[in-house]
Amino acid sequence: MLKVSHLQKSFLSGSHRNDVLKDVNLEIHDGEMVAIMGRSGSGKSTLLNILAGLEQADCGNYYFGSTDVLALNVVHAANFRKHNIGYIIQNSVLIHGKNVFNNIALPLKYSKHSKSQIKQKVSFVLAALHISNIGYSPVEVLSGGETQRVAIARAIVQEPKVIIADEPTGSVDEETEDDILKLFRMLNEQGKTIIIVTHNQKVADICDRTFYMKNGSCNLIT
Ligand SMILES: Nc1ncnc2c1ncn2[C@@H]1O[C@H](COP(=O)(O)OP(=O)(O)OP(=O)(O)O)[C@@H](O)[C@H]1O
Repeated sequence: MLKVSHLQKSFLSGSHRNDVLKDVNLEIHDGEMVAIMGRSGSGKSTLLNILAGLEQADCGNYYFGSTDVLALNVVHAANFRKHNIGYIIQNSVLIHGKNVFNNIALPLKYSKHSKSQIKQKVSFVLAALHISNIGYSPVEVLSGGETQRVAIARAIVQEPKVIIADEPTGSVDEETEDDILKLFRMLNEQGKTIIIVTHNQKVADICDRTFYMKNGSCNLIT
């Protein structure tokens, strides 16, 4: 379970302090699929970055199971991410000069998987996302929807416990959106916990619960 309590985060720009998260309280259970909605600038990506262990909060608590994530140093936070979190960031950037297969294989290479394991795992996610046909294409030539699917494949290839996605269907056509949602549902049915930031009600509708961020807090709406 992920449990966040009294989380606060502010950003300074010059002499102005922007209190983005003022008192965020959130519990997400293992195997749940939840949506986080809210107006632009309400702090959704900031919250996701903290949940992914990429950004520090100013104060509050964040427990991932029994792990006190905010107490982790940089190295332990990187390990925490590697073992637990698949993060699909907004407008994901792929690594140019490498083909689709090698982009998806990257996290597996970092965690020292064998060549045969890499081939088997990458082939599986390519097939699940219906992109086996572009496995050996250079990423520079991909469409927006294909790029998004490759970014999702890269985030899930290590089979993380929790998948965090920031606007995963933001820039894709309706058919690709349906494929991506089906994939999230399938991963969720396999037991993955999924947290999706979205402006799209259709995405929220397939989630178990929806939270709404406003005025620095995050409240359950359905
Ligand atoms: N590193 C940073 N430095 C300064 N300000 C930041 C930083 N990151 C985010 N902010 C500010 O925090 C506020 C919340 O940003 P955030 O990206 O979390 O919002 P959001 O709800 O995800 O927005 P959107 O829906 O447009 O993606 C914004 O005013 C943004 O400018």
